[in-house]
Amino acid sequence: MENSDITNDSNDINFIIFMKREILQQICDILDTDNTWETIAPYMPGIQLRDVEGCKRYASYNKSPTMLLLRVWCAKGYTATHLYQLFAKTKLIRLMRIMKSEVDEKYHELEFKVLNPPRKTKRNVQPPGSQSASRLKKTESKDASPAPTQSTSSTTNDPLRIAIEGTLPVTYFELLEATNGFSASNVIGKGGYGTVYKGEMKATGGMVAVKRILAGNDSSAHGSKVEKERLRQSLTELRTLARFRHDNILPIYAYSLEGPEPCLVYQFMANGSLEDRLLCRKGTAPLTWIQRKEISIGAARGLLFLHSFAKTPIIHGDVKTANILLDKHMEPKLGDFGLCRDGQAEVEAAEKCPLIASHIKGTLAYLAPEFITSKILTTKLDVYSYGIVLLEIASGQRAYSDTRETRGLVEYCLVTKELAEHRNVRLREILIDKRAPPLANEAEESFLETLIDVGLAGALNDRKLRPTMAQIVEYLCKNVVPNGQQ
Ligand SMILES: Nc1ncnc2c1ncn2[C@@H]1O[C@H](COP(=O)(O)OP(=O)(O)OP(=O)(O)O)[C@@H](O)[C@H]1O
Repeated sequence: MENSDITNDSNDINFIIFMKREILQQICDILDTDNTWETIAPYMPGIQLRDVEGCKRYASYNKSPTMLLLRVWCAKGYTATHLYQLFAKTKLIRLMRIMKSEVDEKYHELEFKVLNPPRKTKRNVQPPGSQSASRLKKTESKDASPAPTQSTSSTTNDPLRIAIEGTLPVTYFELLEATNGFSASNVIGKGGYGTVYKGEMKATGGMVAVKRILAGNDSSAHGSKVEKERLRQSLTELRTLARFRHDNILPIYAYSLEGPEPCLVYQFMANGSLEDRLLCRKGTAPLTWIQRKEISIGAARGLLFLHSFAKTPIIHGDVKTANILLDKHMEPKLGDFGLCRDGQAEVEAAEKCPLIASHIKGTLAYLAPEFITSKILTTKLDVYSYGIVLLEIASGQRAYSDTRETRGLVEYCLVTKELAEHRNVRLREILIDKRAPPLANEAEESFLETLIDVGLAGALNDRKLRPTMAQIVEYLCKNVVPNGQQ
């Protein structure tokens, strides 16, 4: 079915499945009656004939075909606003009224436009397949265009959907097959928001990691808020990963939003997380110093890309060793983009109006002080967390430990530094990761020193004194110590 210019704000993430359950149910009840849903399907961009066939089959099992149709449309990136516009276009005023509370007020005048079309306009709502895209555009602009205040960008200009469209939608059933029915033996990790399974998928041609976002079984208002937040973060992750492809950013292969739980499918990272490898979990060998160097530089490059690729820098917001994943060649890739945000670079202008983020709640030990106290969000938030990561790579110590006398890692390094000065020994001699192989040569010795110095500079309390990611990449590649930053 053809594309139409149903439009939307690119930042609108009120996806159809986020709508209030009662409203969604009412819409389904009405559209299921006499198979009315079949009359709107031709107007839904992205809906294919096979989707319609699938909905018909679904109906034969006594299930709501409209619900499936809306889930499939939603999985292609369509929101409540799109649905509202669709109802305007197909003149389903009753349905527009039912869901009015789900869309921004600026769209409400669509109802008036539908009821009072310009007098000379011929009836012009025809299935998109029956006319050219340009004609369709023309007729829509007369009949059911969005409010004038709305951007005139068309579907094809909507970055959110372009991003999602570049990623393969897969069915929940395919994921069940790939993961052996989400079997316990396929579990490779658990995070705050879901379980990650190893799987094999024909569609993507090999091993994948499937993150199955926990569906809450708490039906209270709080439970549904938590569930909505989980979905919001999954979609943020999907949108960001689909938009930014880089050697050091975890590739997203596919997604499924139409099953009981949303799932995201990533490249399988055979060597797990940096956290696991530093702790030698599952009996793995300690990382060599060459591997540590390559991992540090690769992860820094991934962050630099995020901070500098787009017009507005992207702030990861949850940089930590658990979110740096290692592929079979030990190449690091940044993962877990659920908290990432468009944000400010550390420039003077940004200082005047720092962006306040209420959502970022990355792991405390990695969080910069200005964020904890004032919720100030700049790229230096990631620099701070990355500084902690470097100190972990150098020392093998955890970012925070209850059993260590000095619990925070920065404080631990500073105390150790004083001790080294007191004993008149080099800091690296007492801070070095005891699990790591001995330093083999001068180059390795000096790289360890660089790791510690850059780590401490990155984790400085004053964010203006922290280096940028561009500087950090340079320091690590050239093996030089930041000047006067400690
Ligand atoms: N693409 C992947 N390939 C291999 N293993 C992965 C992949 N993605 C995640 N994992 C494993 O699954 C674990 C859980 O990942 P997940 O992103 O859900 O949580 P987390 O980052 O550890 O925690 P949280 O999301 O709560 O911050 C990771 O620590 C890692 O060991």
